[in-house]
Order: sequence, then C-alpha cells, then structure tokens
Amino acid sequence: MPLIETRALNKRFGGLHVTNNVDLALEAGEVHCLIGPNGAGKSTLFRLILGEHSPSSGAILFAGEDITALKPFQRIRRGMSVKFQVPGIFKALSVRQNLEIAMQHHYPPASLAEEIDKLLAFLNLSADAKRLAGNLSHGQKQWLEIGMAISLKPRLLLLDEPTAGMSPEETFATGEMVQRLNAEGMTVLAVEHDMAFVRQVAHKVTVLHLGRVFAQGSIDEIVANEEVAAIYLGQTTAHETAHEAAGDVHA
Ligand SMILES: Nc1ncnc2c1ncn2[C@@H]1O[C@H](COP(=O)(O)OP(=O)(O)OP(=O)(O)O)[C@@H](O)[C@H]1O
Repeated sequence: MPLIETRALNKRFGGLHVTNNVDLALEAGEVHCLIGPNGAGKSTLFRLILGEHSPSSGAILFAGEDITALKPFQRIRRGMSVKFQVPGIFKALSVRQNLEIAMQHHYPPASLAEEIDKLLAFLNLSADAKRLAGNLSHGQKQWLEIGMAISLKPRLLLLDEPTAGMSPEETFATGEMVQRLNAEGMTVLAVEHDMAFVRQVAHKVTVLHLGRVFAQGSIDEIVANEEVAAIYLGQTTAHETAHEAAGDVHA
C-alpha cells in the first residue's frame, strides 16, 4: 500500500485546469522528486496533498486512509510535514530556541535538550546553536527550516525546492540530509529544479507538464526521454546528462 497516493486528482481555478487527473503514488521509504517547467502545477499539487487547496475532484489517500476532506493540521497530525521555500523561522530567536518552539510540546522536558542536540548535529548547526536565526547564511536557514519540519519525525516529508539559492556544496549537504532521513525510514516528496540534487536523492521522478503527469521513472529514464527534453530540460542538457549517466566523459 502506498504511503501517499493521489487518485484522478483535479484542481481548477476558474477556467484554468491546473491539476489534471493526477495519479501519483509514493511507497513508504521512497524519495520522489517532482519536476517540470514553470507553471506545470507542482506547487498546486503540493498544496493539494497538504490540504491547503481542496481538489475539484479526485481523492488523496495517506497510508490507505482517505484524507481528501481533512484540514492541513489533521494531515500533519497523521504524520505529514512540509518545508516551504520561504523560511518560516523566527529570525530574532536563536537557532536552539527555534527548535525548542517546534519541539517543546512533543518531548518530555527531561529529554528535550538531548533531542535538540541530536537534531542540531544532524543539521550541521551545533556550532551555531546560540546564533540568531536571522544571522545564519541562506543555506543554514534552509537547514534550520528542514530541522523544524523533521523535528516531529514525520512519515512523509514534503520539500518545496529545498536547495533553491544554495551553492553546489550546500545542495550536496542537503541531499545527504535527505538520504540520511530516508535511511531512517522517512518518505520524501520534493519539488526541485536542481538536477544534481534530483540525481543524488531520487528513487523515482515524476515530470508534470500542463498539470498532467507527463513522464515517470528513474532519473536515467527521465533524462533519456526526448519528449521530456523537449518540454523541460532542453535538448542539449538532456543529451549531455544522458551521456554523463552512461559514463561518456567526452559527450
Ligand atoms: N490560487 C490560484 N488561482 C489561480 N491560478 C493559480 C493559483 N495557483 C496557481 N495558479 C496557476 O496554476 C498554474 C500552475 O501553478 P503552480 O504554481 O502550481 O506551478 P509550478 O509548477 O509550481 O510553477 P513554478 O515552478 O513556477 O513554481 C499557473 O498557471 C498558475 O498561475
């Protein structure tokens, strides 16, 4: 049984058909990346899964249970969590205080400090625990936000362009975090434009185009798909990436 599944999901904004009959299923333990050109409907699909939009028709199932009518907080309670692109951290508080706010009602006082220490280490933020969140680098702010999203140990983590604005090194470190979370059993759905990140983490890739599922498969299948290249990656990039995947350094 998939952990999260959309069935014939549709969303219309007036005359605009933004989500068109989308069937998407993630098995527990999967890292799945959602890609597609601007305006393809990625954010809308995300918000439907999270319950911030209600679909025009279709259903969403979480661990087999129909959650289509549930509010976002009810979905979060069942084990979903999201990190949006714009950090929602408290800039005037320290890194540690930010995590305390996210975690204080969910851990007994005796173990809270230790849990926060573990999370800080995971986020590569131990040395920055006392700094004001507003003074962190862009990448560190994103990691703190990821920390707040994973602090309650969700079963499904939704990431909206987690590496936007990051350096290649920060992007790679973020990919490692996702891999470690996944190794501990977390299922991850990420909207992402950075193909290096997608290649690093994705077990499966879905390409959305004009609100529909346009293609689905492994990253190698996706970059080798010429129709995908035509709508999204650009012919040259796709061919180069396909050659790289084949180990052809002269491409
Ligand atoms: N609340 C809304 N009302 C009307 N139209 C909307 C609304 N939200 C999104 N749209 C439209 O739906 C289409 C898909 O938008 P969406 O943001 O889901 O795409 P996206 O794939 O996430 O794009 P990007 O990569 O640029 O973020 C766009 O044409 C957008 O203008």
